[in-house]
Amino acid sequence: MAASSTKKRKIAVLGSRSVGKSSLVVQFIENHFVDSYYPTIENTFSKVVAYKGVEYDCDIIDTAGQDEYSILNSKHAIGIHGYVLVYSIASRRSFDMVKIVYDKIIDFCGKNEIPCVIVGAKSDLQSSSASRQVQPGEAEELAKTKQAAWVETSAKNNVNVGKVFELCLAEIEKRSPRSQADQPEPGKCIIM
Ligand SMILES: Nc1nc2c(ncn2[C@@H]2O[C@H](COP(=O)(O)OP(=O)(O)OP(=O)(O)O)[C@@H](O)[C@H]2O)c(=O)[nH]1
Repeated sequence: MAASSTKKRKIAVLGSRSVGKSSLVVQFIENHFVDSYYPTIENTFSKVVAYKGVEYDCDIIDTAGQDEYSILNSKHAIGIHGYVLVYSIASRRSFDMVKIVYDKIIDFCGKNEIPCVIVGAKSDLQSSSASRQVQPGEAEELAKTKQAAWVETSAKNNVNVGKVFELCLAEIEKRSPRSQADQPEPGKCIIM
């Protein structure tokens, strides 16, 4: 059971259909790879994650795949601390979808930026050069313009899967009022 000092965090995983959202989450929570494809309606998983000496009780919401016409479900914006936006490195269309979903969240939340990790999934497919449709450089560039983190993963080979959620917690904490208050201005002292 989570300790009382554990921080509760809600993370939503969004992106086009079949990019590997569920596989990423299942690999993170259950440590195995799902080879078959079952379209998700919605699943919430829980896991306690220790990061930088703090325990985070994370609810991870694996959503149904979105397309250009999907309306952002308010459940995926209200009460959400951080976002994992997934594309497949083998699908340019899914990369374009990340920008669309990002803008929908920004519009819904009425903020300039959100705690977010952009994830290039299925990195194992890069071994066949014909499969890669999104270059790391352009994805990194997109992440920079959105003040988001970026990482490529392979749920199949369990590469960078845990890192996604660590980066997401880092993006959340960076913006949390408490952690900003924890950073004293240079030259100033804190009275305890
Ligand atoms: N090669 C490879 N295939 C993957 C990887 N991750 C997922 N897949 C495959 O891609 C297909 C879709 O994966 P899902 O995880 O179900 O995709 P999803 O984004 O959750 O799909 P929706 O529920 O429709 O939104 C499945 O056949 C997976 O086995 C990966 O890292 N590498």
